[in-house]
Amino acid sequence: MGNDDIIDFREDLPTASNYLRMAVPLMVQRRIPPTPYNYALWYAHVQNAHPELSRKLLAAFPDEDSYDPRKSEALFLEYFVKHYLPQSTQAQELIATLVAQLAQAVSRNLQGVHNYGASLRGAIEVFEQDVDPHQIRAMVGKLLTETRDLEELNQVFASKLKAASDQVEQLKRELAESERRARIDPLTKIPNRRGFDEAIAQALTADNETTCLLLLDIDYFKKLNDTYGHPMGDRVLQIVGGVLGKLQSDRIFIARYGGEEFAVIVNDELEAAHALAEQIRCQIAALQIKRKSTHDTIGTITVSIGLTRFRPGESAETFIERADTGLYLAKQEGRNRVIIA
Ligand SMILES: Nc1nc2c(ncn2[C@@H]2O[C@H](COP(=O)(O)OP(=O)(O)OP(=O)(O)O)[C@@H](O)[C@H]2O)c(=O)[nH]1
Repeated sequence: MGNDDIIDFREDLPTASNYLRMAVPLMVQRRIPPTPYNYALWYAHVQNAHPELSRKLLAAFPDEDSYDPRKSEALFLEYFVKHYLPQSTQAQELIATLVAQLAQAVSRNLQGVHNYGASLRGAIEVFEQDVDPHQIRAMVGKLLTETRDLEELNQVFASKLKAASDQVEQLKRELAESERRARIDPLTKIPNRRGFDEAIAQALTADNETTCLLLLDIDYFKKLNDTYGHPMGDRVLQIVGGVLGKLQSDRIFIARYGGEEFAVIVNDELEAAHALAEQIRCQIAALQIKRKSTHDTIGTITVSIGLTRFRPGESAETFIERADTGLYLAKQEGRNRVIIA
């Protein structure tokens, strides 16, 4: 199936149908929902496109109770999306060019050293014989010229190495930047759902004794959009994101969870997380947001917050669901409040 990293789907219809016939029963046995992600993964598995993917897929979904959409998504990202990121293609091309340039420079340098060695050997042979001084002078002159040539070659080689290492550094910076961008919400400039998923997984493995979660939703946001327009809605999201962004610290991770919903992971006791939730609620309710065109203040913005504390042993999903229940109750009980679930 070509090289190890790239999976492609270029079969003709009968072969493709055959693969699908093989993939579907495997998915049915494991009760895997027939989403495009899952089809792609199981199709690639029966295609035997990537043994490592097959191994991970079978380990992740061994039976009918093991399905977890996040695992599917992670595998899909790893084996399909990452390979096709333009950034990564550019990076691969650049690295290939650098390696080719360096190989060329190394081979030129080796040839230079080889020639120089041959000249030295020739000179020693000449000096071992009885030779006249003219011949010696000519030989020393030749050696001097070749020494200079070799020095030049070495300088070219060193500057090529330096250029290559500069380019690799630049590449590393660009890749780190694109990795960072993939975890940032472009509208609010705070971490996005992907950043949140990673942060919560990390928080729960690192210290699950004192992790709390706040899910926060702007009240009547649809009405705000309908009354003042979508761009004003976007601005409110940016302002709320800005208020939350300022709280980011070693103990507090904030993210735009989706739409008009935000999440705050607090590595602290429930009491401290509750105080923080109240602080956020009051700070947002006190905002004076003006319309840019008329400078009129739009009505108060409030948020409802669901708060919960992690219970050791439970999954991240259950933890999040409980915070969501708190949020639901906060909306039910009249909004603009914090409910601990
Ligand atoms: N402007 C803007 N609106 C968004 C964005 N993402 C989601 N929305 C809107 O957010 C609104 C969410 O509305 P609902 O889920 O009905 O809830 P709500 O109006 O906030 O009411 P409650 O949550 O019940 O208080 C929808 O109208 C979405 O279109 C966004 O990025 N920008």
